[in-house]
Amino acid sequence: MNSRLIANSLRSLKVQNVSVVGSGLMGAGIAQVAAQTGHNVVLNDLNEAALGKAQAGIEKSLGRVAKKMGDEGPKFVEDTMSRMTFTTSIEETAANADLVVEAIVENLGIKQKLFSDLEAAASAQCILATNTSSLPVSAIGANLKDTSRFGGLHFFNPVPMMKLLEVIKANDTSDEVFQAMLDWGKAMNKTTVKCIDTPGFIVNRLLVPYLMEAIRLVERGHATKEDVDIAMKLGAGHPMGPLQLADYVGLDTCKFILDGWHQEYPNEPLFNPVDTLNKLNEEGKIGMKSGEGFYSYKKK
Ligand SMILES: CCCCCCC[C@H](O)CC(=O)SCCNC(=O)CCNC(=O)[C@H](O)C(C)(C)COP(=O)([O-])OP(=O)([O-])OC[C@H]1O[C@@H](n2cnc3c(N)ncnc32)[C@H](O)[C@@H]1OP(=O)([O-])[O-]
Ligand SMILES: NC(=O)c1ccc[n+]([C@@H]2O[C@H](COP(=O)([O-])OP(=O)(O)OC[C@H]3O[C@@H](n4cnc5c(N)ncnc54)[C@H](O)[C@@H]3O)[C@@H](O)[C@H]2O)c1
Repeated sequence: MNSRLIANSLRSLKVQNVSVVGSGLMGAGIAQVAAQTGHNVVLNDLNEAALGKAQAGIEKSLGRVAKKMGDEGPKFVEDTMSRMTFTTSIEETAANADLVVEAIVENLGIKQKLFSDLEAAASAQCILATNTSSLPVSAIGANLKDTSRFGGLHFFNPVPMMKLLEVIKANDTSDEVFQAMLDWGKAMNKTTVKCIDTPGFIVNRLLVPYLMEAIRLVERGHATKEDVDIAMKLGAGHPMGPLQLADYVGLDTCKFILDGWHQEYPNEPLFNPVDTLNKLNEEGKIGMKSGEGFYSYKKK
């Protein structure tokens, strides 16, 4: 390739039109931040009800951001919302996208099928990325015809507040695509870190054992859950203690990740099942979203 062609192909990887598939907790947050930072955004979900809920959540979150902006707040909300489109059509989602970020249910088969559909509907230059928490990125993209345009973009909850973005190089991610994902992270006002495709990348590989050890410590009766949370907030400077954070993430999500890794790595004791986690899940106490987990969140 001559130098002009190389320059053109690199330029074509600049991301302006962003589509997000899955309008739940993470997808809505990613779409919101993309629109806040000047991108044209299409947010996709399976049904209108999910999209309606996402739109209301985004407006509420933007309101919280706008509150700190004084007189400029209302225009900021209006401008941000004007850059967003909501749809259930995969064709519309992929049509003009420079980048599609997938944030659907954490299920390998469903994610693989979605990426095959996206590849068929998107342009050849479009970058495809997954926000998976715990699955191997390369496996999610394994059925793509062009695996070089695929990688991982792992955001943190709540997306509008958390400054980090992990950018994951899958087995075949090209250097150009990886660089474009890093550049886009900056354009999203996130601090990026690079990681290869290993279980949990950086944060979750450390966070999952930490949260599980905190639960085991309480199970052994070495300290109360309240004291463990206070200790890690005041002694380690964390914004939330580990039991609070497990409730915030969702105890169903914690269990899903732990069970998957235990199955994959049965000899790793850090990934062994945790009795209290299983019991709370059986009782339907899965954290903040259900009103109860380690703590109660029911309005009194
Ligand atoms: C087995 C283990 C499994 C691990 C699972 C891993 C999952 C995943 O892969 C990785 C993760 O995400 S790991 C999880 C990673 N996540 C963590 O580790 C999170 C750790 N926690 C934190 O960083 C803080 O506690 C928070 C930022 C959540 C809340 O901040 P706070 O100060 O404690 O309390 P506050 O009073 O509520 O909020 C104060 C102000 O912040 C603003 N604001 C807040 N939310 C907003 C939103 N959605 N929109 C807009 N704005 C928002 C707002 O201005 C608000 O003021 P307002 O007057 O009320 O509008
Ligand atoms: N929750 C977290 O803290 C967190 C943090 C980082 C990464 N993640 C990852 O992000 C992804 C999404 O997590 P979440 O917590 O936002 O989930 P969620 O359950 O809140 O939202 C998932 C959304 O995807 C939609 N969906 C499912 N299948 C779809 C399909 N085929 N096409 C379009 N939409 C579809 C659902 O209707 C739902 O609205 C998961 O892979 C998860 O591991 C989650």
